[in-house]
Amino acid sequence: MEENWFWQPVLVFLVLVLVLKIMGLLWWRPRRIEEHFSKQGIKGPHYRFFVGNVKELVELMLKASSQPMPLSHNILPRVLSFYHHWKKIYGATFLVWFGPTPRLTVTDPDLIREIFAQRSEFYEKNDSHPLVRQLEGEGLLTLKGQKWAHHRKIISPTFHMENLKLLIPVMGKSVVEMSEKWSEMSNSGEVEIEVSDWFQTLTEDVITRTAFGISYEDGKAIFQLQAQQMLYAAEAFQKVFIPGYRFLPTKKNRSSWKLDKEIKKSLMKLIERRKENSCNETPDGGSSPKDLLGLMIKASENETTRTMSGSSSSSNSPSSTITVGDIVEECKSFFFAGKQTTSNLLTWTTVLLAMHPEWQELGRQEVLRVCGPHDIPTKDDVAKLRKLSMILNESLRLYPPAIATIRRAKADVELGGYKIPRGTELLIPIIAVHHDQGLWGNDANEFNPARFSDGVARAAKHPMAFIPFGVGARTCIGQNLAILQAKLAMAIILQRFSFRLAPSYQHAPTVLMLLYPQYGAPIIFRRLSSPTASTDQGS
Ligand code: HEM
Repeated sequence: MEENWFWQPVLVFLVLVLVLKIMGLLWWRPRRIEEHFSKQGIKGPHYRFFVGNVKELVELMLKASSQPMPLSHNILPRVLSFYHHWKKIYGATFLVWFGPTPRLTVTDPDLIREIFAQRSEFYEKNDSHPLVRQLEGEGLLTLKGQKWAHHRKIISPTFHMENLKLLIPVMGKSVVEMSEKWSEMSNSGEVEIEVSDWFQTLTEDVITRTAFGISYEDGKAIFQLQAQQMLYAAEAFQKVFIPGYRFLPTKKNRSSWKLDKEIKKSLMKLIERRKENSCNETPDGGSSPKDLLGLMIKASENETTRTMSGSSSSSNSPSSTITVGDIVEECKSFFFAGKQTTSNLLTWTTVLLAMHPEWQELGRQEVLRVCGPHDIPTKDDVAKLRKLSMILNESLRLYPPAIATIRRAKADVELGGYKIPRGTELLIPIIAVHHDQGLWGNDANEFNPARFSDGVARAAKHPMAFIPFGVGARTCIGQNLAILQAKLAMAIILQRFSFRLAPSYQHAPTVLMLLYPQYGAPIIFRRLSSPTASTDQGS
């Protein structure tokens, strides 16, 4: 009785403190931030307790994606409906609430440069949703600080152009094999192909080679396990999120943990085998390209040697020691970041060239001139395919696979005259910058690769107006690989086929993490028997 007399008020006090804390986080703080921005002239839809603007946001998105759109490239209202809607009311810079987290939209290229390059030390990547994090892994995509810098330095050589060029013959072979399968499937010279599925298989193959190199076959099996694990995470992502649910021993979770163990075990075996074989390799791995696995193993060995010889170095801190777990996470990151992005670029480029036969023909004439009607483009050929580069850039401008990126202010900071409180997230809608008439002119929503004829920097009124791969130190590490693969694949397809949209194609660009065609991309391919046949087909 006496004990109750003592504990009850303590309990009430603790509950009160908790309630006040929650109210502070979910009510007073958002109100204060709203007022802070409002005084600076920045408005936005009003914050609602706990959910912020998520309800309106989802409603706008569902409405926009409820039906296909006409065959036009003015896709912003459909793809980023909330931005399009609120921009009309509050202007390009407004505050929107993702739950209790404030996000400020930034589209001014000068401010983008400030955030990503000139004053990047004040901003960091935001923490993604736990389920997305499970998908993307704790690799380069999400790491921060010293550990990120260390991993980036180790992995970078994989993506140097000189290294990637060594992959051209195998990359070309995969595309030729794909095109041969299409030919076999064709009826009276024509075949309807759902290209997004095929391009995913193609890009998966190349990512497997860049990640695992000479251990390609074993690596393929590991990626298959990771793909399965991703399916579980993607499934969970589409359900209501319950914090901590992924730690409960449900049937799906247990399967996912089992997969995790299996992946680690297979990778450890692979690493051991690779270490044994490395004694037989030439110092630089001979003429075989440098791969993620090889470079990370080498880095971990160097660190072990340094530790054993007692040499101290700042790069020998715990955050810089490479473990099997680190390699597993980087593999996940690669698989996630590299596969869908490049396949989406290929899908949209094919759709665009199917919609614009005049550019399809210009691209084809260039390929036939540089590479002839049958040969796989060489590394020198690839460099000469300028029109194809322009086409790919215009595709990345109008249909950027990554439509937005986010940074968080690490401290109170000033940006373009605005005072930004610590913790505010800055939402950079890449796709909105790419479609901005103020930067690209009145034809911003038209497909016109010619705007890139004087290079990327001169295509728009500001060099920061074209940012499909991000900007600054954290720019996409796989950019060279993506462009090389896309150029090779498109060149080989243009050499061998003419193509047009299938009657069943419905134009419906939409977003689920990346920009993809909601109802797929069925395309009709017609085999070209000779170079001259292309002229008849293209027009
Ligand atoms: C068309 C294809 C691609 C597009 C449009 C694309 C887009 C991007 C963008 C916009 C970023 C920066 C994100 C940010 O700053 O928040 C990024 C980062 C990254 N991308 Fe890509 N990407 C593509 C292909 C690839 C490929 C093939 C790989 C290969 C593994 C890859 C791996 C990565 C990684 C690891 C990062 C994080 C880099 C870091 O923070 O150090 N991407 N990508």
